[in-house]
Amino acid sequence: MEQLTLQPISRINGEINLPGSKSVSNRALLLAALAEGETVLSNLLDSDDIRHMLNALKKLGVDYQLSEDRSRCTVTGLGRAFKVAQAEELFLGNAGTAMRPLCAALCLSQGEFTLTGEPRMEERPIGALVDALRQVGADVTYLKNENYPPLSIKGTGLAGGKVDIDGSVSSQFLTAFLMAAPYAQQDTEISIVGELVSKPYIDITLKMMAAFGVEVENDNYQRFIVKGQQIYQGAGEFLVEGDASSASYFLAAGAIKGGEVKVTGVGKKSMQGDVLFADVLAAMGADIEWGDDYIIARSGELSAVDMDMNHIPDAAMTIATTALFAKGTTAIRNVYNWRVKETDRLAAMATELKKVGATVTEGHDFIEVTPPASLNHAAIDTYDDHRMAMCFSLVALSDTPVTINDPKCTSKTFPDYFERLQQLSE
Ligand SMILES: O=C(O)C1=C[C@@H](OP(=O)(O)O)[C@@H](O)[C@H](O)C1
Ligand SMILES: C=C(OP(=O)(O)O)C(=O)O
Repeated sequence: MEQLTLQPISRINGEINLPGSKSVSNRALLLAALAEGETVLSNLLDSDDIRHMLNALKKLGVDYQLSEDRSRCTVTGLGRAFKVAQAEELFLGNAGTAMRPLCAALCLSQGEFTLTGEPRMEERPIGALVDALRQVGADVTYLKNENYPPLSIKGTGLAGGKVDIDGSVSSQFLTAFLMAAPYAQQDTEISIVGELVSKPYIDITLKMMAAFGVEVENDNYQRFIVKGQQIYQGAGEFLVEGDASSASYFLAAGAIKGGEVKVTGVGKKSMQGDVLFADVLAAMGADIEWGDDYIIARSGELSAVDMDMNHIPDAAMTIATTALFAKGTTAIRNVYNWRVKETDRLAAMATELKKVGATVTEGHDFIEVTPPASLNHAAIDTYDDHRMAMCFSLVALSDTPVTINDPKCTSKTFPDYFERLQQLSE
């Protein structure tokens, strides 16, 4: 197995233009494919999750041109759902933002499809989405375990009407349904069962649908109404904003060992909820400055916080390792769904934080972290989870090195993360 040892970084300083947002890139590609007319995406992310979406769209007959560096993509929209003559198998890796939205979009389509993924994808639930799709006529079969991929889908079109969706495990089920709903035969009224998690990702979905010409009525995140028989309109030139979750590692580094770190591509005007990570850093004592299209973090005396972080599930992981530099016990609460992401992130975080010497309490839906007097050098297992690798790079901001096992797992969302971190290290 490959390992990367980061030597202690005494100071971090500089500016980084963020790669495109994963969440925005994959939504934009799918909506552009379904839309009538052309969409020219710039600052598209180039990472595993996006390649899985692009490969799937190609197999589904979508015509697009990518620039040599793959950051610009011109998509000629179909102006309808997909239609394939022969059965297609789509391999979607471990990309939730491809698996869930494509599952719904293929139910709308004509043809037969198999959706597969990496072994971990077969442990990530999709039952709540399939249950909702079946209420409006979808024909979906589980090929291995009930409620989990791989799936077989016979495209039937979707009727629309009243639908209940359980929102308590992943917001991606609602996102997937919302993006398909304009192509249903009738209007759709979606009611949320349970407490909807990761709400800011629904805001991304609604803003992206609006950019492609479809408005959704949102009744306090409890009920959503989407008119049927609509067609998305190509968005013309569309700039994908920087990835706010990826920004979290650099902002945390600035807060711990700045100098200052300026991230560009996200700011006050961002559509991504994960920018609110900067508010958590500010609450911990960092000096944060917001611009329309940038955020700056400067170091401060950091102290622990105790917060509900359900609204920033991905960036919240970065707080778990930032806590190693904060006085007191940091508590990250209401993050049960860490357990159904790239790995069981509550268990993985607890295990690896203990290796560097932290005192950790792992609860059903929370984690508490108390830093040791000085950190240990440890080899950190990353569990094929890009965020585990990126979060633990922060340990090098102490006077102890850190070894990251399988560092290339960052390719899911940020292939050159470690090079970019190195560029800011002094
Ligand atoms: O819709 C999205 O783009 C995402 C939603 C979140 O998932 P959950 O809704 O499952 O928490 C987030 O963790 C994921 O990385 C991306
Ligand atoms: C949970 C994540 O990914 P996915 O889009 O596969 O759900 C993530 O990127 O942290």
